Amino acid sequence: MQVEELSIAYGSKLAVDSVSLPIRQGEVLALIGPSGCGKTTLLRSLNRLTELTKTASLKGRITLDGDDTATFEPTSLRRRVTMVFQQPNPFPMSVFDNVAFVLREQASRRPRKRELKGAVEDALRRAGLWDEVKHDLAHPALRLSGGQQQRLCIARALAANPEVLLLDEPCSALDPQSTQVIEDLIVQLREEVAVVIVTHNLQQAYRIADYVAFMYLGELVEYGPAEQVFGAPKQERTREYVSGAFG
Ligand SMILES: Nc1ncnc2c1ncn2[C@@H]1O[C@H](COP(=O)(O)OP(=O)(O)OP(=O)(O)O)[C@@H](O)[C@H]1O
Repeated sequence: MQVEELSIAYGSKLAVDSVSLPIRQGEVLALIGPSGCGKTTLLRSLNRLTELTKTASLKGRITLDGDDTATFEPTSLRRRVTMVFQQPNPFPMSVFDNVAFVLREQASRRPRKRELKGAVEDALRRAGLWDEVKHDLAHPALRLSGGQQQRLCIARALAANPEVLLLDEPCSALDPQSTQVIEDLIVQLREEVAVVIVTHNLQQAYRIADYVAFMYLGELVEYGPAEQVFGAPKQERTREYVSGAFG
Protein backbone atom coordinates (compact mmCIF):
# COMPACT_ATOMS: atom_id res chain seq x y z
CA MET A 1 0.00 0.00 0.00
CA GLN A 2 1.04 3.56 -0.46
CA VAL A 3 -0.24 6.46 1.63
CA GLU A 4 0.16 9.70 -0.33
CA GLU A 5 -0.19 13.10 1.30
CA LEU A 6 -3.06 11.93 3.42
CA SER A 7 -4.87 14.45 5.60
CA ILE A 8 -7.86 13.59 7.74
CA ALA A 9 -10.00 16.04 9.67
CA TYR A 10 -12.88 15.60 12.10
CA GLY A 11 -14.99 18.64 11.31
CA SER A 12 -12.45 21.45 11.26
CA LYS A 13 -9.94 19.62 13.47
CA LEU A 14 -7.02 18.17 11.58
CA ALA A 15 -6.07 14.73 12.97
CA VAL A 16 -3.65 13.55 10.26
CA ASP A 17 -1.60 16.13 8.40
CA SER A 18 -0.24 15.29 4.95
CA VAL A 19 1.22 11.90 5.77
CA SER A 20 2.98 9.80 3.13
CA LEU A 21 4.45 6.35 3.72
CA PRO A 22 4.67 2.89 2.19
CA ILE A 23 3.26 -0.33 3.64
CA ARG A 24 5.08 -3.35 2.32
CA GLN A 25 4.68 -7.08 2.52
CA GLY A 26 7.36 -8.82 4.57
CA GLU A 27 7.46 -5.94 7.04
CA VAL A 28 5.85 -4.96 10.29
CA LEU A 29 5.22 -1.22 10.42
CA ALA A 30 4.61 0.25 13.89
CA LEU A 31 2.78 3.57 14.27
CA ILE A 32 3.95 5.24 17.46
CA GLY A 33 3.47 8.62 19.10
CA PRO A 34 1.77 10.30 22.04
CA SER A 35 -1.92 10.00 22.70
CA GLY A 36 -4.05 11.90 20.18
CA CYS A 37 -1.34 12.18 17.50
CA GLY A 38 -3.48 10.47 14.87
CA LYS A 39 -2.22 6.87 14.87
CA THR A 40 -5.62 5.20 15.06
CA THR A 41 -7.13 7.64 12.58
CA LEU A 42 -4.38 6.81 10.09
CA LEU A 43 -4.77 3.07 10.72
CA ARG A 44 -8.54 3.17 10.27
CA SER A 45 -8.23 5.08 7.03
CA LEU A 46 -6.31 2.19 5.47
CA ASN A 47 -9.44 0.11 5.13
CA ARG A 48 -11.81 3.05 5.03
CA LEU A 49 -13.22 2.68 8.53
CA THR A 50 -12.76 6.43 9.01
CA GLU A 51 -15.62 7.08 6.65
CA LEU A 52 -17.96 5.49 9.20
CA THR A 53 -17.37 8.60 11.32
CA LYS A 54 -19.74 11.17 9.86
CA THR A 55 -17.60 14.22 10.66
CA ALA A 56 -14.43 12.75 9.15
CA SER A 57 -13.13 14.07 5.82
CA LEU A 58 -10.11 12.89 3.93
CA LYS A 59 -7.70 14.38 1.41
CA GLY A 60 -4.88 12.66 -0.41
CA ARG A 61 -4.70 9.12 -1.69
CA ILE A 62 -4.20 5.58 -0.45
CA THR A 63 -3.42 2.88 -2.98
CA LEU A 64 -3.45 -0.90 -2.79
CA ASP A 65 -1.44 -2.59 -5.54
CA GLY A 66 -1.54 0.73 -7.37
CA ASP A 67 -5.33 1.15 -7.24
CA ASP A 68 -6.91 4.01 -5.31
CA THR A 69 -8.74 2.45 -2.34
CA ALA A 70 -11.45 5.11 -2.70
CA THR A 71 -12.58 3.28 -5.85
CA PHE A 72 -13.01 -0.07 -4.05
CA GLU A 73 -16.24 -1.42 -2.74
CA PRO A 74 -15.62 -0.98 1.05
CA THR A 75 -16.47 -4.58 1.98
CA SER A 76 -14.10 -6.04 -0.58
CA LEU A 77 -11.37 -3.61 0.54
CA ARG A 78 -11.92 -4.68 4.17
CA ARG A 79 -11.36 -8.31 3.17
CA ARG A 80 -8.01 -7.44 1.67
CA VAL A 81 -7.08 -5.03 4.45
CA THR A 82 -8.47 -6.41 7.72
CA MET A 83 -8.46 -4.93 11.19
CA VAL A 84 -8.04 -6.48 14.64
CA PHE A 85 -9.12 -4.20 17.46
CA GLN A 86 -7.81 -3.39 20.90
CA GLN A 87 -10.43 -5.38 22.80
CA PRO A 88 -10.82 -8.95 21.58
CA ASN A 89 -14.30 -9.09 20.04
CA PRO A 90 -15.15 -12.69 19.11
CA PHE A 91 -18.71 -13.32 18.01
CA PRO A 92 -20.94 -15.02 20.60
CA MET A 93 -20.71 -18.37 18.85
CA SER A 94 -18.35 -21.35 18.79
CA VAL A 95 -14.64 -21.14 18.03
CA PHE A 96 -15.28 -22.94 14.74
CA ASP A 97 -18.14 -20.68 13.72
CA ASN A 98 -16.15 -17.52 14.44
CA VAL A 99 -13.69 -18.42 11.72
CA ALA A 100 -16.26 -20.15 9.48
CA PHE A 101 -18.40 -17.00 9.56
CA VAL A 102 -15.89 -15.15 7.39
CA LEU A 103 -15.56 -18.07 4.99
CA ARG A 104 -19.32 -18.41 4.68
CA GLU A 105 -19.64 -14.71 4.02
CA GLN A 106 -17.15 -14.95 1.18
CA ALA A 107 -18.57 -18.07 -0.43
CA SER A 108 -20.92 -17.73 -3.37
CA ARG A 109 -23.10 -20.58 -2.05
CA ARG A 110 -23.45 -21.72 1.55
CA PRO A 111 -20.67 -24.26 2.13
CA ARG A 112 -21.20 -27.33 4.30
CA LYS A 113 -19.43 -27.50 7.64
CA ARG A 114 -17.10 -30.29 6.55
CA GLU A 115 -16.08 -28.27 3.49
CA LEU A 116 -14.91 -25.49 5.78
CA LYS A 117 -12.91 -27.64 8.19
CA GLY A 118 -9.60 -27.38 6.35
CA ALA A 119 -9.77 -23.60 5.98
CA VAL A 120 -10.83 -23.11 9.62
CA GLU A 121 -7.94 -25.28 10.78
CA ASP A 122 -5.54 -23.41 8.53
CA ALA A 123 -6.57 -20.00 9.90
CA LEU A 124 -6.38 -21.25 13.50
CA ARG A 125 -2.92 -22.69 12.84
CA ARG A 126 -1.70 -19.44 11.30
CA ALA A 127 -2.94 -17.61 14.38
CA GLY A 128 -1.10 -20.08 16.63
CA LEU A 129 -4.30 -21.23 18.32
CA TRP A 130 -4.98 -24.61 16.73
CA ASP A 131 -3.25 -26.81 19.32
CA GLU A 132 -5.18 -25.18 22.15
CA VAL A 133 -8.63 -25.51 20.59
CA LYS A 134 -8.48 -28.45 18.19
CA HIS A 135 -10.24 -30.86 20.55
CA ASP A 136 -13.14 -28.55 21.24
CA LEU A 137 -13.98 -26.40 18.29
CA ALA A 138 -17.59 -26.23 19.51
CA HIS A 139 -16.44 -24.40 22.66
CA PRO A 140 -18.02 -20.95 23.01
CA ALA A 141 -15.46 -18.37 21.92
CA LEU A 142 -16.40 -16.04 24.75
CA ARG A 143 -15.14 -18.62 27.27
CA LEU A 144 -11.60 -18.57 25.90
CA SER A 145 -8.96 -16.54 27.76
CA GLY A 146 -8.35 -12.95 26.62
CA GLY A 147 -5.16 -13.93 24.78
CA GLN A 148 -6.89 -16.84 23.08
CA GLN A 149 -9.80 -14.61 22.11
CA GLN A 150 -7.41 -12.15 20.51
CA ARG A 151 -5.69 -14.93 18.56
CA LEU A 152 -9.13 -16.13 17.48
CA CYS A 153 -9.83 -12.62 16.18
CA ILE A 154 -6.54 -12.76 14.30
CA ALA A 155 -7.54 -16.19 12.90
CA ARG A 156 -10.86 -14.70 11.83
CA ALA A 157 -9.05 -11.83 10.12
CA LEU A 158 -6.63 -14.25 8.42
CA ALA A 159 -9.46 -16.47 7.17
CA ALA A 160 -10.26 -13.79 4.62
CA ASN A 161 -6.68 -14.15 3.28
CA PRO A 162 -5.94 -10.45 3.58
CA GLU A 163 -2.92 -8.76 2.08
CA VAL A 164 -2.64 -6.29 4.95
CA LEU A 165 -3.39 -6.86 8.63
CA LEU A 166 -4.14 -3.79 10.74
CA LEU A 167 -3.67 -4.17 14.49
CA ASP A 168 -4.89 -1.45 16.83
CA GLU A 169 -3.06 -1.99 20.12
CA PRO A 170 -3.85 -5.71 19.97
CA CYS A 171 -2.09 -6.55 23.25
CA SER A 172 -3.20 -3.69 25.47
CA ALA A 173 -5.89 -5.80 27.15
CA LEU A 174 -3.62 -8.82 27.58
CA ASP A 175 -1.23 -10.19 30.21
CA PRO A 176 2.53 -10.31 29.44
CA GLN A 177 2.51 -13.99 28.52
CA SER A 178 -0.33 -13.65 25.98
CA THR A 179 1.35 -10.49 24.71
CA GLN A 180 4.50 -12.43 23.99
CA VAL A 181 2.59 -15.14 22.15
CA ILE A 182 0.93 -12.51 19.97
CA GLU A 183 4.18 -10.65 19.35
CA ASP A 184 5.83 -13.90 18.17
CA LEU A 185 2.83 -14.51 15.95
CA ILE A 186 3.01 -11.04 14.38
CA VAL A 187 6.67 -11.54 13.52
CA GLN A 188 5.83 -14.83 11.77
CA LEU A 189 2.82 -13.40 9.96
CA ARG A 190 4.74 -10.66 8.19
CA GLU A 191 6.01 -13.28 5.72
CA GLU A 192 2.49 -13.65 4.37
CA VAL A 193 0.79 -10.31 5.05
CA ALA A 194 1.93 -6.75 5.52
CA VAL A 195 1.33 -5.81 9.16
CA VAL A 196 0.61 -2.33 10.49
CA ILE A 197 0.37 -2.05 14.27
CA VAL A 198 -0.54 0.88 16.48
CA THR A 199 1.15 0.55 19.83
CA HIS A 200 1.79 2.70 22.87
CA ASN A 201 4.35 0.22 23.98
CA LEU A 202 7.68 1.36 22.60
CA GLN A 203 9.46 -1.75 23.79
CA GLN A 204 6.94 -3.76 21.82
CA ALA A 205 7.50 -1.65 18.70
CA TYR A 206 11.23 -2.18 19.15
CA ARG A 207 10.79 -5.95 19.50
CA ILE A 208 8.56 -6.56 16.50
CA ALA A 209 8.70 -3.69 14.01
CA ASP A 210 10.86 -3.56 10.90
CA TYR A 211 9.82 0.03 10.21
CA VAL A 212 8.53 2.69 12.56
CA ALA A 213 6.48 5.81 11.88
CA PHE A 214 6.60 8.37 14.68
CA MET A 215 3.66 10.79 14.62
CA TYR A 216 3.19 13.99 16.55
CA LEU A 217 0.13 16.28 16.38
CA GLY A 218 -1.03 14.59 13.19
CA GLU A 219 2.28 14.92 11.39
CA LEU A 220 4.65 12.16 10.45
CA VAL A 221 7.81 13.35 12.16
CA GLU A 222 10.01 10.40 11.30
CA TYR A 223 9.74 7.20 9.34
CA GLY A 224 12.52 4.65 9.02
CA PRO A 225 13.92 1.26 9.97
CA ALA A 226 13.23 0.44 13.63
CA GLU A 227 16.95 0.34 14.52
CA GLN A 228 17.39 3.83 13.15
CA VAL A 229 14.29 5.40 14.71
CA PHE A 230 15.07 3.91 18.11
CA GLY A 231 18.86 3.84 17.94
CA ALA A 232 19.75 6.98 16.01
CA PRO A 233 16.65 9.15 15.46
CA LYS A 234 17.14 11.98 13.00
CA GLN A 235 14.61 14.33 14.57
CA GLU A 236 14.95 15.88 18.00
CA ARG A 237 11.28 15.21 18.75
CA THR A 238 11.66 11.54 18.01
CA ARG A 239 14.73 11.42 20.22
CA GLU A 240 12.78 12.96 23.09
CA TYR A 241 9.89 10.57 22.65
CA VAL A 242 11.85 7.34 22.33
CA SER A 243 14.25 8.29 25.10
CA GLY A 244 11.25 8.14 27.44
CA ALA A 245 11.45 4.39 27.01
CA PHE A 246 15.09 3.88 26.16
CA GLY A 247 17.00 6.74 27.75
N1 LIG B 1 -14.55 10.42 16.12
C1 LIG B 1 -13.83 11.51 16.37
N2 LIG B 1 -14.41 12.73 16.35
C2 LIG B 1 -13.69 13.85 16.60
N3 LIG B 1 -12.37 13.85 16.88
C3 LIG B 1 -11.74 12.67 16.90
C4 LIG B 1 -12.43 11.44 16.66
N4 LIG B 1 -11.54 10.43 16.76
C5 LIG B 1 -10.35 10.99 17.06
N5 LIG B 1 -10.47 12.34 17.15
C6 LIG B 1 -9.39 13.30 17.43
O1 LIG B 1 -8.40 13.17 16.44
C7 LIG B 1 -7.11 13.24 17.01
C8 LIG B 1 -6.36 11.97 16.70
O2 LIG B 1 -6.98 10.88 17.39
P1 LIG B 1 -6.49 9.37 17.25
O3 LIG B 1 -7.42 8.52 18.02
O4 LIG B 1 -6.28 9.05 15.83
O5 LIG B 1 -5.06 9.46 17.96
P2 LIG B 1 -4.15 8.31 18.56
O6 LIG B 1 -2.76 8.73 18.30
O7 LIG B 1 -4.58 7.00 18.03
O8 LIG B 1 -4.49 8.43 20.09
P3 LIG B 1 -4.45 7.31 21.23
O9 LIG B 1 -3.02 6.86 21.29
O10 LIG B 1 -4.87 8.02 22.45
O11 LIG B 1 -5.38 6.21 20.82
C9 LIG B 1 -7.31 13.50 18.49
O12 LIG B 1 -7.21 14.87 18.73
C10 LIG B 1 -8.71 13.00 18.75
O13 LIG B 1 -9.30 13.72 19.80
